[in-house]
Amino acid sequence: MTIRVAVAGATGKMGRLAIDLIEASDDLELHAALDSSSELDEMLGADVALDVTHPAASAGIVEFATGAGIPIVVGTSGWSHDRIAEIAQFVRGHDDAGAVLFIPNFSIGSVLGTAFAALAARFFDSIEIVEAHHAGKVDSPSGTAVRTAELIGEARAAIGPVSAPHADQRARGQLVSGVPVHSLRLNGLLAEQRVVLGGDGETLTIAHSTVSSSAYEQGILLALRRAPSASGVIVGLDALLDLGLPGAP
Ligand SMILES: NC(=O)C1=CN([C@@H]2O[C@H](COP(=O)(O)OP(=O)(O)OC[C@H]3O[C@@H](n4cnc5c(N)ncnc54)[C@H](OP(=O)(O)O)[C@@H]3O)[C@@H](O)[C@H]2O)C=CC1
Ligand SMILES: O=C(O)C1=N[C@H](C(=O)O)C[C@H](O)C1
Repeated sequence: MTIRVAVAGATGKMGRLAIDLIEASDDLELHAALDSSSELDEMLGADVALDVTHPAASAGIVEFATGAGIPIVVGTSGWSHDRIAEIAQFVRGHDDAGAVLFIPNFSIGSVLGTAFAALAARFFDSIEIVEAHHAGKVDSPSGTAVRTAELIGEARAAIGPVSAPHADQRARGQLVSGVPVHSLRLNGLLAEQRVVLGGDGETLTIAHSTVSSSAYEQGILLALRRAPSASGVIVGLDALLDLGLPGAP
């Protein structure tokens, strides 16, 4: 069966990548291509929507799709745990609401890096995140860093927050779930994240670099194919993968 996909953000880098993937696949078909001047009802009739737009636009697109019963894959950044919880509450309260798959990062390596960091988080009391993105990125911290910090916070729920001395000083970064996050915006790179964990006489660094947007291809295809049969709210590509990590979040 062919899956009809509506792409919001079709004129952007991620939207164009997704459309190329859809057009090259046998089981996906482009139903609608929306940009900032489109009417959201162009999505109607799609089996799944993909939102890769702008943090300021994403909530409206997600609310429209869920209300119309269209499952939606959300790649746009800017979604915190609290904002996702509001959408989850709406979806729980409406039997005919479309599923929402929030995917902070479509790259397998990034998802593994985040999972490894959450796994290690119980064993190190000092943890900080340094993320670096291309200069055109409008939001900070990155969605990936927010997700990583939130999972580190969850992993440490029983033992307490990380130690973040002098966190009131601006140069110490922004605290997300108690974890200092430092954002760099630079020409010459796409996306990188480094989680540095400090312990007794040692540090552990979990680093991931995206050097080409082809890193997102497998994850985009996986999420688009899973979304039509999904229900409720799903967060993270890891939820669609069998990571097989002992004690993994
Ligand atoms: N989850 C992941 O793995 C990844 C997520 N991202 C995220 O995806 C998002 C898009 O990234 P990218 O493709 O690089 O961005 P671009 O700036 O290249 O493209 C943005 C797209 O969104 C559209 N848009 C902008 N504002 C609005 C609006 N108010 N309403 C509707 N559409 C709008 C633009 O349309 P127009 O041309 O008309 O302005 C354009 O099509 C970002 O949030 C980014 O952080 C990026 C990479 C990977
Ligand atoms: O804007 C980007 O480029 C990216 N945004 C996402 C994020 O905020 O984490 C995913 C990836 O890092 C690229």
